[in-house]
Amino acid sequence: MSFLLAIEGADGAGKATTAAAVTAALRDQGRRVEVISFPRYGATIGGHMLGDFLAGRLERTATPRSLAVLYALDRLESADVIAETMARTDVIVFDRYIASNIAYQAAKVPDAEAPALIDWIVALETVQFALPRPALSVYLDTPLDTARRQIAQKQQRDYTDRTYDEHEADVALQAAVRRRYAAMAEAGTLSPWARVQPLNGGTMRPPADIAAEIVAAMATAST
Ligand SMILES: Nc1ncnc2c1ncn2[C@@H]1O[C@H](COP(=O)(O)OP(=O)(O)O)[C@@H](O)[C@H]1O
Ligand SMILES: Cc1cn([C@H]2C[C@H](O)[C@@H](COP(=O)(O)OP(=O)(O)O)O2)c(=O)[nH]c1=O
Repeated sequence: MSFLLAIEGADGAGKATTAAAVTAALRDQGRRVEVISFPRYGATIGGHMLGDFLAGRLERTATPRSLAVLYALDRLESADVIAETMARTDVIVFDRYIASNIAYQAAKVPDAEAPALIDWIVALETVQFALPRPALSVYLDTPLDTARRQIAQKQQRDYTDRTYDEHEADVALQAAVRRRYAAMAEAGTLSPWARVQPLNGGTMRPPADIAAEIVAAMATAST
């Protein structure tokens, strides 16, 4: 049975870089590891529509619940890929997973409405769509200004030419997303959590250093 590890955080937090470093560290230990990134823009109907949303091409305003369904649909359409990958690996590293849906959609509603929306998304993804829960979710707690600089350094995306997509352009949303992640990590929503500080003395720690902390947290989570 594969250990399901989810790397989470706001846009530009360093998730893809960290996922690659964790993969390298675990492979050095002889473990079979693969990364799956969500959304899977080119591979699913949900992912395709999310590319349109993030690029600002949707003609209608997307409500948090309608968006949550699209993100969950992208994973439902990927259920076979997840199952096949679980069968041939020791660890799957998700670059975003169900907690991203919770953090981003709950960040768009008033505090009083958030608990009901969070319960609804957890039930949709883990009960109705029967997606497996992670064994550990990692919150990369990268400050807003660092993450913003790092978004600008990212390579061009398939779905948009813009430097900042619909979510990334919204600074207030990014701040709210960070608060939702902190609350989930504190409450243990969806899975056990490890909260990791990627910064040391104002600069990003080396990816291998962040990865070593996560590999240690995995050992604790599986005992
Ligand atoms: N630990 C790190 N040290 C130095 N640069 C980093 C680190 N993590 C991420 N970056 C840089 O920040 C940018 C965004 O990183 P990325 O991993 O794509 O973030 P995310 O997947 O969270 O959007 C990239 O240019 C990457 O090289
Ligand atoms: C996977 C997922 C992502 N998101 C959001 C987070 C990001 O703002 C956006 C796109 O994901 P992201 O990983 O940032 O894609 P890229 O690096 O190619 O820009 O979708 C959700 O709201 N729910 C989800 O379930």
